[in-house]
Amino acid sequence: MTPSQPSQAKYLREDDISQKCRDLLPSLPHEKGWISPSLYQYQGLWVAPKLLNGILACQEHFRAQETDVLLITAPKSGTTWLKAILFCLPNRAKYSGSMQQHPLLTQSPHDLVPFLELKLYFGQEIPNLTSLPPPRLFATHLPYQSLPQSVKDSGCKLVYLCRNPKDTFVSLWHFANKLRSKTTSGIPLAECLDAFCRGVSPFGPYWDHVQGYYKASLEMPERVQFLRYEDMIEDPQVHVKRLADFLGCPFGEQELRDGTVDGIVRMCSFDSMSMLEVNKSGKLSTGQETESYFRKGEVGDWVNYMSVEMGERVDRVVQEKMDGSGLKL
Ligand SMILES: Nc1ncnc2c1ncn2[C@@H]1O[C@H](COP(=O)(O)OS(=O)(=O)O)[C@@H](OP(=O)(O)O)[C@H]1O
Repeated sequence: MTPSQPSQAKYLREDDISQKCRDLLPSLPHEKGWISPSLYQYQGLWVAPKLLNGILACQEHFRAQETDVLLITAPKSGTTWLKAILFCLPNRAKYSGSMQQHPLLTQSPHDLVPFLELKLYFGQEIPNLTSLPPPRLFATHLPYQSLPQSVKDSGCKLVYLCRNPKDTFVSLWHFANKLRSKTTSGIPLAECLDAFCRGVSPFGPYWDHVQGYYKASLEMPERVQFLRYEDMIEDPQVHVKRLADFLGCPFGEQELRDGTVDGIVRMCSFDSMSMLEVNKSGKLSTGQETESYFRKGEVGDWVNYMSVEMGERVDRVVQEKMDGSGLKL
């Protein structure tokens, strides 16, 4: 493994990993990473060593409850946005009369809805999880096949958000460069694209990630809701209402009349969130700067960074890999 740089985000550093993880790493295929120096392939997914630590802890220790809600995404598919919306839905009665006290105004969605694999990595937080009031909201980038067994057995709800692969790729490439610029030189887009098209991207292959949850949503529609970023951008109100129905906290007549849905959509929109001080200059408990989660929030921005041929290549690879799934991205 490459030695870590001191200013690297805590969750990507390659020192200070558990003995279990250390023992496992030499047996795993590995490749050059995008953000972290290396990516290792575990249970089919590509992941940085420190996150593997978290994944092992999460698979071993996390005990899902039936009332839990898990938000699942491949990185850069709109996680931050959906975390904000999911936080608002079950908690809306608490803040209806005091919007200026709403936690989203002063806290990052990433601190309000933590990533399971990060939360569990910081081992001391494990006991706290059991005392959280229901519904407990967590996020994860884990693909379906790597979810802790208790998630599959518990009957808890899963909300999956996918995004056009070209926009996801460009967003990830920007994020990688932003993080790398602090420690090392940038990584060329063409190099990342090659890796992405071979399936070597954080929590990738991208197509396996999406397909796993798409299949689960067809088999268990009452447990798994499958959403697309582009559909949500087009009609956020409809999707916020559907999400509330799915979570078992539908909007009442009065709320539908008094603009509660519009209020949530507005509060969680890119424009509103990216203006907040906490999202402009804050830092997460992981050491990550919050502004790195807000770039443009647009559909189709890939055309500004990739040639038509590059775009066609991504489309071809993704469609080939997903052939027969019934899903078109
Ligand atoms: N509120 C809101 N609405 C719409 N889009 C938003 C919002 N917040 C963040 N974003 C855009 O989502 C991209 C970041 O993806 P993630 O939040 O999934 O990142 S992460 O996986 O949690 O690291 C990143 O996309 P790009 O702008 O294309 O890079 C963000 O700008």
